[in-house]
Amino acid sequence: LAAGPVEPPASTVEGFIEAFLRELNYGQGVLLSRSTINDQYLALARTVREYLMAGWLETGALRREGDRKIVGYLSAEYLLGRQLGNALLATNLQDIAEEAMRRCGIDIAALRAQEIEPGLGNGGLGRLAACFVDSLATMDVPCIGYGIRYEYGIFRQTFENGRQVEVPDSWLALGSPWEFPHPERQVRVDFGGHTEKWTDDQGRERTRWVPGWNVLGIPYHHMVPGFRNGTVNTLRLWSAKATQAFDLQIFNSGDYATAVRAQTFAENISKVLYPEDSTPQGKELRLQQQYFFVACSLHDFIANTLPKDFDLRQLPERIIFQLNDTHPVIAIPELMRILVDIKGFDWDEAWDITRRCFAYTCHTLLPEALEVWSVELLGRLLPRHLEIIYQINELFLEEVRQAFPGDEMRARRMSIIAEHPERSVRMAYLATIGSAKVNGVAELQSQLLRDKVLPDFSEYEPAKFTNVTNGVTPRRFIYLANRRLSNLITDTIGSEWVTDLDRLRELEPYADDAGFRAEFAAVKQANKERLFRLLSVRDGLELPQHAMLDVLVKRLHEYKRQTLKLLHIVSLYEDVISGTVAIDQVVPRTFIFGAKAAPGYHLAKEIIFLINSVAATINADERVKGVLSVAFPANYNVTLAEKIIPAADLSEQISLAGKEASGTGNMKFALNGALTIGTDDGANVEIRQLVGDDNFFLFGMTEPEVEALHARGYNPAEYYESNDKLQRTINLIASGHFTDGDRALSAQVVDNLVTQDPFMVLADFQSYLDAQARVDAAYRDPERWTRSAILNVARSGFFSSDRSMRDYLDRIWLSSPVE
Ligand SMILES: CCc1ccc([C@H](C)CC(=O)N[C@@H]2O[C@H](CO)[C@@H](O)[C@H](O)[C@H]2O)cc1
Repeated sequence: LAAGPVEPPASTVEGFIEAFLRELNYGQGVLLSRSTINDQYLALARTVREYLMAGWLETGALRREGDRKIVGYLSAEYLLGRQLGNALLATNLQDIAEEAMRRCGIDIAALRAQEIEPGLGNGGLGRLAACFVDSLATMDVPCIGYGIRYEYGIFRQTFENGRQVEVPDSWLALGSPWEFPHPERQVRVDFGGHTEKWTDDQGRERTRWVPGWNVLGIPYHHMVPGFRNGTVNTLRLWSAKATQAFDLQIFNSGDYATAVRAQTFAENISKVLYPEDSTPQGKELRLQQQYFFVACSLHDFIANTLPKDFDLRQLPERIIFQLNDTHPVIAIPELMRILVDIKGFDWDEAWDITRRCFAYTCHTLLPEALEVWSVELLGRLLPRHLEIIYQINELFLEEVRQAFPGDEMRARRMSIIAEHPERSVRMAYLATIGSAKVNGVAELQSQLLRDKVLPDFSEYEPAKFTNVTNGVTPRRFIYLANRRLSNLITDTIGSEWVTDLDRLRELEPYADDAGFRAEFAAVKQANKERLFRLLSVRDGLELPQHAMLDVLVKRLHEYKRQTLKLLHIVSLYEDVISGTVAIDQVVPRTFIFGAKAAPGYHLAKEIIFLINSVAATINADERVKGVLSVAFPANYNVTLAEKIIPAADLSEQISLAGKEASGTGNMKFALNGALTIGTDDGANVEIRQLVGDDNFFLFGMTEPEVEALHARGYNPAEYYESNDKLQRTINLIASGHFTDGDRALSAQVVDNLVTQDPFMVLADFQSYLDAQARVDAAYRDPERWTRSAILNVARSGFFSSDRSMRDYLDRIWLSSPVE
């Protein structure tokens, strides 16, 4: 029998139909005539898998034989989006599949709509991980993504009377054809218990962990197809199950619940994604989740990916584990435990290996988002790891004391162990000390990391700190989401841009071509109409065909300042109903919001309610009908983003300067021909530098100005009292005008704004309004607007996640695994 995979089905309509019907009849076990949409979707998914399988098997074989350095991407979140469309794209089978389904009497669009996206992430961090693994496969870089196979992903958001209601996300309910379980590769993961000393046969005093309980980790493999290059990398997601699923004795004694308790207890570990995306709750289960997937991943890599007799001293030449924020950082003491306790390395040798195997990416600037675990909890759940962290800390502080003799305050500041408010482990410090490189995700944030978040560490090891500005995959966010624009670009400059996004530069001259501008504007209008059709069916929203689409879609968080957008909308509305501005003087705008709030984030949920209340009032007000509309489709996710972003005219990136680490939505909008109104925050700075000041609506304080205002004491009431327009706007909200006259229903948000306003919404209000007036002026000149939109596309090639990967290879992963 040949070693290689058997022949994949023929890349012809006939070949595809044959493979599909075999999957339907023999895989799904139904006849076409009696098959349901779900049967057809599952059979179609499995058919496309077959075309990818050969590449997957070959890529795996190549990786095993070769000695190329592998990137191990450790992330607690992957926001993958729907897989079918991306797989058809990567295999270049879209047209063949569409025709094959048509001949079977099936509308492939209905099957695409059947897929439930795996929502295994909260927002930016999770989606970035998905873009990164896509790029590494397309660039043929050996990469294994490691994560958690949550049974329930990010909650489904529904609105009841304008209020967010969370519904469990049972994404696996109708089957999941894109994953391959490998129970034979299960890993035992230990927890609890205690440690004890013992002397080994070389007379060395050693430590061993005597765990209290354990669970099994089952890997589920996902294909990560490169774009038409035959490469298919692997995403390995771990699912927890009980070591002893079922206690027969207890069962026979009739205590059924106890009999299966172990099972439920174990399964809880990978049951559900924590829906917080900035304020850790410090829950024990969350730490269990983090250690669970890290322990499975390290064990599996050493046991199954490395050659049997691999010399672990060479580990840093074979793998670099990228830590996607602090969530997988327990991997550092876990590798030390494996090398010292199990493999018998002495501490210094083990530490030298470990700190060259890890690199840490920090995705936040919010102090409250930096994870700390109490020594009490860590010591109880992972007693050996706490000991190892203490030892790492002690040796590190010794180095610091030598470098800065007598500066005990510095040593105390740099200690991994915080004494207040309770003894706890600062995971960002452990990550920094145990990594070869630390990077931020945009120039500004990386600088603030050095200057404000980790200054002592930056001063102590400046070379360790670098920046890699985020990026997004052009395959999903242009080619897949915006076929019309893709075709226009390819017809104009060829198709290389898909894997070489800098080629978009060649579009620049066409900004001055009226014909091209007309085609470009027609693409935008068609994408708008596609969105309107969807929102009409999906959310019962009827939106005017010809208005500027002003879009703000991202997680709901005060620092992202959805309330500032709300004040703008109300100020425009107030202009009209107060007779200050004639309705025909108002540039027609449709405001689109998309945002989930962490279930425990009360004020965020109040802001969602207020946005929905303002939307209902304005949409029902004849005085502004067809001119001002507000839409807030529920359950914003990757699939909805793929429909909203190509339709947008104006991209709202209005966070308080110094708060948004990077943003990636901002990049997706610019690449899809929307103009940005934004502050100099995160990657907005780099977008503005590349697209040019004329093609970006900048407003608001800079980060240093925010710091200065903060330092001298910010009193929002001053701005309220001194700005008549702001006052009228806030008073209208406070009056209950949008909440059936019930002032209490808007009071929390209003009071917070006028009394605390921690993210200085009122301070940036006037500058924002002035910028929006500039937007109106620009939009009144469609040729100027379209020209600017084309320049945004042409000059945003830098924001490809392929470029980000090249930077990681050059600056962090060093000896690039690509020969
Ligand atoms: C609950 C603990 C927690 C804390 C932080 C986080 C993430 C780091 C939050 C996050 O998604 N950050 C976003 O990361 C994106 C990718 O780098 C950036 O573009 C966004 O600016 C940043 O907010 C998740 C969960």
